[in-house]
Amino acid sequence: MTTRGLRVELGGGVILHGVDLTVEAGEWVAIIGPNGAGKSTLLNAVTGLVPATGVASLFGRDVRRMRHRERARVVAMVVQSPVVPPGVTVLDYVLLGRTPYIPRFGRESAADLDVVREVLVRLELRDFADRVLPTLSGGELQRVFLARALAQEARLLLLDEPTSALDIGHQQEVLDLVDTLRRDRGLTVLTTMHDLSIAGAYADRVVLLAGGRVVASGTPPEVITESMIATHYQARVRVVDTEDGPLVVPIRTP
Ligand SMILES: Nc1ncnc2c1ncn2[C@@H]1O[C@H](COP(=O)(O)OP(=O)(O)OP(=O)(O)O)[C@@H](O)[C@H]1O
Repeated sequence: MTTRGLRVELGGGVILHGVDLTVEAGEWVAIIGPNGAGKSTLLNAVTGLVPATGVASLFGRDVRRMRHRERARVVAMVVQSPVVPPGVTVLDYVLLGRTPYIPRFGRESAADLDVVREVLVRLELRDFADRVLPTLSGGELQRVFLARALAQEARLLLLDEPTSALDIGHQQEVLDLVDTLRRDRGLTVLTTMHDLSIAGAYADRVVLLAGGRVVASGTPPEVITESMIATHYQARVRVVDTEDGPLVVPIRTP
């Protein structure tokens, strides 16, 4: 996945000022940055959901030249606050992830149902299959949104704050699952993340976005530093190097 000079204007303002970003096949890149930096906009521009100028290509193809169905087989995205349709069961919602494979006017195949069942098991959602979405807790819903994206079996997974509603156990479970899929199936992963320690623990590379510009890019220890965080988040933190990556600890103001 590559962007070159990606520029987005919304509501009369420039939100992304020409972003250059490459995510290699099989790589996990975390986009970090303060609120309003343009992280979600960048994911939306990569999938063609917001109008952008410059280059956005997925595995060598210009995203704006791809048909919707074709794009949905290549890239799956979980937005920050997906619409929760009333009256739809978990099973039917996750089955929507198979839409790009189901012929027009056709029905899902047994193979589609197998994929959905496997994803439900992997995300511990099997017991929820017949529940309607509005009855689920925030964390259960977040796993259902991810399940739908995984059911899409796309090569590129874009996740906007994928674990914001999850307890620490489910955070680990979901991120470990994404990491396993990356290792086993060569999935390419681009996530936005506010938890810098988690970003550093899972991502191969971290890209710091501020004011719609890439201000740093590198390995987690290169980017997640006390001075970088002070400058761009106006936060006082201590960064402790561990073998799992930098651990970011906020310092309470005296
Ligand atoms: N449709 C829009 N019209 C006007 N401004 C917009 C629009 N969409 C986003 N913005 C602005 O663009 C900026 C970047 O928003 P974006 O959601 O990409 O930031 P973010 O880095 O994901 O933030 P957060 O960490 O708070 O989720 C924000 O200032 C936001 O208000």
